[in-house]
Amino acid sequence: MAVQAQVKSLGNIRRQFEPWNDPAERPLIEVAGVTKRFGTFTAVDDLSLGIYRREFFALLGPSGCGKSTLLRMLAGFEEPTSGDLRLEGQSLVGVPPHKRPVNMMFQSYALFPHMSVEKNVAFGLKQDGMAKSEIADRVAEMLKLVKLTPFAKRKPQQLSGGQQQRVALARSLAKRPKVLLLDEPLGALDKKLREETQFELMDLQFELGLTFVIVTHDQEEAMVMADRIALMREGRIAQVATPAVIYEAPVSRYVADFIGNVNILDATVESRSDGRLRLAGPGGAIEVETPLALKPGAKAGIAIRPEKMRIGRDRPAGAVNAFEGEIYDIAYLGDVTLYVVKLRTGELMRATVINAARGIEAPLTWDEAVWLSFAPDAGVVLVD
Ligand SMILES: Nc1ncnc2c1ncn2[C@@H]1O[C@H](COP(=O)(O)OP(=O)(O)OP(=O)(O)O)[C@@H](O)[C@H]1O
Repeated sequence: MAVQAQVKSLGNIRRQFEPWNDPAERPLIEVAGVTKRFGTFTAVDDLSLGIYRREFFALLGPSGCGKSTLLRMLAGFEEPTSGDLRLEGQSLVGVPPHKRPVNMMFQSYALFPHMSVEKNVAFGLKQDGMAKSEIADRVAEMLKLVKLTPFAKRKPQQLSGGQQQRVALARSLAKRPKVLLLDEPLGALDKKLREETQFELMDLQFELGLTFVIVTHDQEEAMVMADRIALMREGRIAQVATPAVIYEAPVSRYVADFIGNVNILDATVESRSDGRLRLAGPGGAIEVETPLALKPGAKAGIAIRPEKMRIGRDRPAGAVNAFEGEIYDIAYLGDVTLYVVKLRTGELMRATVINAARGIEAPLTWDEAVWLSFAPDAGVVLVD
């Protein structure tokens, strides 16, 4: 199936999926006040979180923020220092990894090099003492699922990186875990294969009706695949929300800055009326729509995504948020062009323009005087 058709079909069904907004739903996985210390270092800090059945959940954050430690505690490779982890209401604390209805897939895949694809997939089932005929059926089913049936007799090194990744996936799914934990599962694949595999993973997760928890430091990957993202910072959660909410309504500078590109203007509140805040910013007055009721004199950051910033040679008629500057840098990226504009006051701001037409007449060029502007509903007020 074409990738676009897949996305469309997923999107249509996915649109209704938001159990976290349903008070009658109970999370499948509950992380309740979990802390993990290594000596005096706190890797996970009093963290609470619910993950729902059939959810594709991403743990995202910079290196060292504790996301792998949290995943390893779900798998049973680490135990919490305090707090509880529950699956379907039952505590997992003290339950050894192989007795948990969860399975973990690692970045390195950890395939056995001397075993064929089918033996690799059968390995865990054999260890569990499953009957031979049943193993054969299950392995065949799994290889079909990941489209590797013709490769059953090959050794891992006779496969491409993407195929090896699918063997690892088939092996992790063979025991039919309720939850699959994936630690940077696509880390070893090149960009193009990664993108393809992202859609395959999403399809598979959806078809099987499984719950996936994925660890990644790649925000784009999390945005593409996850129903919800937990962005972590120093062992805590900075925000848990859908990709769209994380992107469009970040709760702090940290979140706004981590996901995508962002301009942040430091401003001081002057007044509030009609759902709008009026602030004094570096390049002049700023007006933004916000439910936040901040007092005059309060400091706030106004975040504006580069694609919501308009750029042009003339001051836009009627624009409330307009700033004069000159073009400081230009990055032509093919699909979009990124302009870095230096405001009169010295701040560097970014604006992206989609290259919808081939070739641009009289493109903006270096050192040219320009106006940047944005609509009052394009700015997000950040107090943290
Ligand atoms: N066994 C351990 N002993 C001591 N410190 C540890 C141990 N495991 C993890 N840590 C520390 O805990 C912190 C969180 O580690 P963790 O692996 O969870 O981070 P991460 O967010 O997954 O990062 P990365 O993306 O680099 O894997 C790190 O500072 C790490 O050094």
